[in-house]
Amino acid sequence: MVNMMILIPFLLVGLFLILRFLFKTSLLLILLKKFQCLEDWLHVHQLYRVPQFNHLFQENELYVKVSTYLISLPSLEDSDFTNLFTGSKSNDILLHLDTDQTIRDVFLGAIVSWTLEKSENGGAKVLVLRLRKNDKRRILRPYLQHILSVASDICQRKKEIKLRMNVDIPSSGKNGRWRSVPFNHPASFDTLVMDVDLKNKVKADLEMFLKSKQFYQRLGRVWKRSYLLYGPSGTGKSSFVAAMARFLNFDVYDIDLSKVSDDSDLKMLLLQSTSKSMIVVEDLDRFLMEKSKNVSLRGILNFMDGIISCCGEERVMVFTMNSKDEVDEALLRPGRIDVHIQFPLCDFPCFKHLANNYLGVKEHKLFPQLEEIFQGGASLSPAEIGEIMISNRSSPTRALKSVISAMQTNAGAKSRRVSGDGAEDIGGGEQGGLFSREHSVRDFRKLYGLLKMGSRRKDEPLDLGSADKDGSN
Ligand SMILES: Nc1ncnc2c1ncn2[C@@H]1O[C@H](COP(=O)(O)OP(=O)(O)OP(=O)(O)O)[C@@H](O)[C@H]1O
Ligand SMILES: [Mg+2]
Repeated sequence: MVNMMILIPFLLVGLFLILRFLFKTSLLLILLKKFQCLEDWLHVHQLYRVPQFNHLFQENELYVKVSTYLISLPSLEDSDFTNLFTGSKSNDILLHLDTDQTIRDVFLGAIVSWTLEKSENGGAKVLVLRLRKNDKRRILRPYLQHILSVASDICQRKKEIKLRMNVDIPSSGKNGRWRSVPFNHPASFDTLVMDVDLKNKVKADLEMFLKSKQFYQRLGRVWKRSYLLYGPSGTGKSSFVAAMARFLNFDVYDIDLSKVSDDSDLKMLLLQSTSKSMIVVEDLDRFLMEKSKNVSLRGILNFMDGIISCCGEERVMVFTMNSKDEVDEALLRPGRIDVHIQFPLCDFPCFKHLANNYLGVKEHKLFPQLEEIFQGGASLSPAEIGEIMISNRSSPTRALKSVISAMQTNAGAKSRRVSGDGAEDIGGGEQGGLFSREHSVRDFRKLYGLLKMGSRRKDEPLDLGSADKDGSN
């Protein structure tokens, strides 16, 4: 008994020292590996080769996707050695499999391994999948599907957005009609000054669209969503397009209708665009007002319906206009335009937001005066106010005074126009009538109040702030 009492502490200390030794020296890891090898040896395996190139020396898409998937596996970080590369951004570090390196993966409880090998005929590589024969029927197909979906998620997240612009037929040559450049527009939903609620509703609408493939398929509809952004110049429509593209991570196809030769050319352009893209037509109202144009209204309507969409879905179409008053009703009907978003001139809350962003000023003694002027009906666009603030950003007081004088000048000019012919003049332009201060305040209220997605009829367009034609709403 006494012997046992002495022996037990010795045994415990001994066990502790052995375990500590195993951990410190990685002997435990070596033993585990030996055990895994033994276990592997007891099973029959099947091998699948994924070569880098096909017999025509075209890159094998599956090879690219599997490589992308393997790079994302935590077991790559844990392997004994691996290659490190910088990524497309300077502070990115990427891990890559080395030749003859093997990494393990677990899927639905089955252990599989991948080895990168050199193919027999030279430099090309082959990825070899090894799995137990017992697991083959159960996991092979779902595992490959899983790899494809993870890889496409990763690609989508990492993708650099491209801006594609159509060139006219004589200069298109054999490179097709689209020229692309990296899309680096800095605008995002965070930098845009507009109602937070409205922004969130647009984001939710876009997110819902992305998840609705089955829904559109079941209804037999083309999987697309069309937005109309309308409002005076300088209210942020183009910036909003950029924010949407960044949010969706979609390429932007910016169609210049003046470079389209006829209706069928417009169809061709749509056919040559890819899925997961945004098709943008800016200033559509101005184009439609032009007397001689190559594309007919019917051509534009068909294009908006996406009836010729053969080779890609999941498209967001965006049209911008200064005003939708003169535009043919058929163009705006539900289904052609799903969501209408109005961009009003700057009111006092918008001005305060800009002052905070551009000048870092939250409160100022000139604010009460500015509020009064805003309520009096003078109005400038966010672009105009932003410009004044940028050029006077070294002195916030001077910037605010400049805004006051610009607004007073603007209001004076407007009242002179009104008294000139007895009616409010919208002729100067794009910023008249509908977008007068009075309307814009009312429209703004509707903008934030009207959006009741759930309660609207299925085929009604979503109107984020349009004034009803009879003004009754
Ligand atoms: N709501 C806004 N919030 C922040 N900045 C804005 C906003 N609206 C306009 N701006 C600024 O004004 C400039 C012009 O905006 P933008 O080009 O998006 O206007 P637009 O409505 O497309 O005008 P146009 O009808 O003339 O094409 C941009 O530099 C943008 O940063
Ligand atoms: Mg614009």
